[in-house]
Amino acid sequence: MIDVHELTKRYGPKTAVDGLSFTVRPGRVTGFLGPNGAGKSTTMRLILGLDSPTSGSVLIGGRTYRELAAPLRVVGSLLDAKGVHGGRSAYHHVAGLAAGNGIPRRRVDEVLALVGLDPGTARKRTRGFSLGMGQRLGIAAALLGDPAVLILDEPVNGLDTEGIRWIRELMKSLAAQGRTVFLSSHLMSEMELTADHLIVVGRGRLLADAPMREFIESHSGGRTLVRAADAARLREPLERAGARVTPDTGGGWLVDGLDAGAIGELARAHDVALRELTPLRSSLEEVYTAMAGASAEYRAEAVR
Ligand SMILES: Nc1ncnc2c1ncn2[C@@H]1O[C@H](COP(=O)(O)OP(=O)(O)OP(=O)(O)O)[C@@H](O)[C@H]1O
Repeated sequence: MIDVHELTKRYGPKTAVDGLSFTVRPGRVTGFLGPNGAGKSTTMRLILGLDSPTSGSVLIGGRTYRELAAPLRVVGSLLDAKGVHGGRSAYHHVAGLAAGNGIPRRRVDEVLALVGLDPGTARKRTRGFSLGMGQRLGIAAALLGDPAVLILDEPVNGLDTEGIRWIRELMKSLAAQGRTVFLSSHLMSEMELTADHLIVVGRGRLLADAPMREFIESHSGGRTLVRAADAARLREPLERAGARVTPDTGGGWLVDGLDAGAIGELARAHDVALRELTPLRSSLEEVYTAMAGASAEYRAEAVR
């Protein structure tokens, strides 16, 4: 569990994080969203004790990062996949971390196998690593201490489809094991598939803290697609019932302001045989973009 309480971080006149409070709970993947410069990386750095807050606090499992006797066994992180010394092999990089943290050698082979770095590749210098291999190595290091909490900043950055799917499944399985998984990503479609819960920030402030499904549904607007052989006959009754009706390219109607049940009743009352009655769910990307348009906090940062 991660507890962020009234967290503020200022860099001179710039407020990167502004009175932020939220809790990241175990057993699910929590996505961290916000436009460039919203304060996501700063928040993650503050959680990991890499920077000190101007005010407020962050606790990991009830303690500050600096109070953790063996941090790697409590929290694993991936902040910058390129932060690996290029002259060393992947194996030596992870083995060095293990030695410095009292973690047995056999765990090094275990995590390298877990992230799909075979022994041959793991013995090569990381300088020649592709971005995907670098991400896998970073994740191996994050998992080394078998931590209950994982914090990953843009883990799928630059990965191919197979790598992205691999990270998605890994994150889900780590959460299913009861771990706390907190990750940021700019890839909305991927975030929608991976995260169960969302924290959205804009200009260092909290804009939303909600389950993914609830976040999407509460901002979706409840639009329904209606198709019928004689759909034209439905328009007037729908509008009289207070719905907003716009033509759909397939010859039906897109109906706002009336749910599918009420539309079905109207169709029956007017003897219109429906061919399709589909509540349309927005994508995370659509909801997020609409929210960006509506939020001054968000917009001001997005055009910065
Ligand atoms: N060390 C620093 N010194 C001065 N300003 C900083 C520093 N670190 C971050 N900032 C500023 O704080 C704000 C938040 O930055 P941060 O990197 O946390 O945002 P972000 O949400 O992670 O953005 P991105 O999605 O682009 O990574 C930005 O305006 C940034 O310029």
